Amino acid sequence: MKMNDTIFHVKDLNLYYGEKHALKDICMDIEKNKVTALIGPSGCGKSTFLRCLNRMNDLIDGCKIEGKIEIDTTDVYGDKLNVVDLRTRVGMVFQKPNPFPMSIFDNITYGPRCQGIKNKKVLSEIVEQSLRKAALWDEVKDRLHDSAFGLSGGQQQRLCIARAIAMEPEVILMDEPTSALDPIATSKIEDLIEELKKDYTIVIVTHSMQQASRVSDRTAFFLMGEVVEYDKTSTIFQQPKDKRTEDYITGRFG
Ligand SMILES: Nc1ncnc2c1ncn2[C@@H]1O[C@H](COP(=O)(O)OP(=O)(O)OP(=O)(O)O)[C@@H](O)[C@H]1O
Repeated sequence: MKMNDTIFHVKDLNLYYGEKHALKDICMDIEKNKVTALIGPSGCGKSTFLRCLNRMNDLIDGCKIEGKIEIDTTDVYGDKLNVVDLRTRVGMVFQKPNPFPMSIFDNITYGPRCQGIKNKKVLSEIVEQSLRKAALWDEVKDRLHDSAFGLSGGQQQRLCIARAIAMEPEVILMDEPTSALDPIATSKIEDLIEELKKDYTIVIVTHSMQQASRVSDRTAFFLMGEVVEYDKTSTIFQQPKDKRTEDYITGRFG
């Protein structure tokens, strides 16, 4: 049965890249306004699963998907779904900060402008609100029209988060968002995630178990395309039920 506070309902999801069976019978409900971490050794399917949630795998040749994913009651892979609308509802932040080659201001207004918003005052408000939510406003408010490439890596990543926020998404997917950052920038992003979950649902792929235990409410442990265990983060790290989860979190493999 579905919980009321579920945003994604995933049932019997299988994904193939050609012959490669990359996701196997995944069933998972993702809770609204919570942080869900996906952990597991390299190549186990974490990013593949994350990309299923906003149909980023559609762009990959030879990728076949079976099963069902619903966002609220909408079938993510149904005929009626508009992929552009889906990606507005479900934003994404990547491993390496990827600001556009333009000013800080234009990075943030790019999406809203594409949606037809032209009013300068409205765009300025979107910029300020998004940057404030991404905890970047104070650092950049005097240089909004400078190139985004002049920012540090950590600031660039927060800009990418602000750019995602500007689209007013419900969900933000994060694929190893701090793996290219130093510990201080990482800790700022982790604080930000804590703050953002008041307004958004966050699903984060991370290689750092410390990070998963610090930021997430629920954790899914992936192994060779399967979800071995999915539970409250404290349970996964303190009382895992499956021996393979225990072996992984205690560093015996991966
Ligand atoms: N575009 C693709 N074409 C073919 N195989 C792919 C493609 N993308 C991923 N795979 C394969 O699917 C499996 C899962 O990959 P995925 O990137 O989802 O794993 P991951 O757990 O996110 O790994 P990592 O932690 O190293 O990023 C791997 O075996 C990978 O080689």
